[in-house]
Amino acid sequence: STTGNKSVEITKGINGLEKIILRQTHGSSVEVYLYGAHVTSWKNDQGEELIFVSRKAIFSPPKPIRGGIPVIFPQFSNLGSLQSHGFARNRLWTIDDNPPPVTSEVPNAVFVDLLLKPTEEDLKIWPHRFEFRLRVTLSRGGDLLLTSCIRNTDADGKPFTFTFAHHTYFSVSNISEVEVIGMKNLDYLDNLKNRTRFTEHTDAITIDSEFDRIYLSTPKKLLLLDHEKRRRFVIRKDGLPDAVVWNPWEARAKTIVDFGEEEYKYMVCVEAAAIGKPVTLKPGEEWNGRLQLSTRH
Ligand SMILES: O=P(O)(O)OC[C@H]1O[C@H](O)[C@H](O)[C@@H](O)[C@@H]1O
Repeated sequence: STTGNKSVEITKGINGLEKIILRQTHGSSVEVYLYGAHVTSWKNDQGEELIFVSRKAIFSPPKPIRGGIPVIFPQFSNLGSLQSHGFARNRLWTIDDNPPPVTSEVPNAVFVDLLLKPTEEDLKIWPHRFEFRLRVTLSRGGDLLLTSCIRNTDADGKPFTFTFAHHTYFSVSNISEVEVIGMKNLDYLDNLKNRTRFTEHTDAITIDSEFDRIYLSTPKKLLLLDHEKRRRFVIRKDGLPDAVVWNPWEARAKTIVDFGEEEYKYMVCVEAAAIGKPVTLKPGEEWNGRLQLSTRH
């Protein structure tokens, strides 16, 4: 563990793509690429990586980065006419050098505000003017917060509707050691069964084959346990009622070009999302989503 000053550094990442590194006094850090506003690293005070990125990830637009925390907007998966998972994850975002002030909620935090606005090209595929502000915050204690503010800036008076997810790829010791807690008695749509609706009966979800479910109206707090690492991820969320749990397992992993054959063992996606009830914004309205990730041994 190291101590130093908290800092925000803008630097070049893989293939010269710009990234921002947030560092906290006790050693924790976060890295986020402007490409996709994509978090690719989150380390605790001990310097341990908590986020999975594939060793075959392609850092080359327009390919989305495999792993990390893709921002899924304005469309989750194929639930609409856009490309799968929308376009926010493969656009270049900008840094807001003059962000609105921090709320006192997270004292001594370090943060960066990233902005996405549609280009004329974007407006051809999704004809809605918006501003998306993503604030990436690293708290003094090493929590990672993603706060989203999406505003309808359309002067024509048209509302728009979107679905959304923070598609977090957590790094785990081994998928066989993992439990996801908090879904008991909730309904889910099984993506492997044409999104048929089922009810979850277990409190501790374990994964031993391909798994791809959208849990609906989940609690604001979920847990991801990694028994071997004796690690507990606490997932707190607001405005993001749903939770997608995904692991491609062996056979599907082989069909994903930017994903290693064995890597399904070392990751699980638990995604904080708004899918079941899409969000509609009238002109001038804004939507706020919040995800806070913490870890404890
Ligand atoms: O390969 P991608 O487009 O990044 O999608 C990766 C995965 O995202 C979500 O978890 C979906 O529920 C899965 O069905 C999908 O396979």
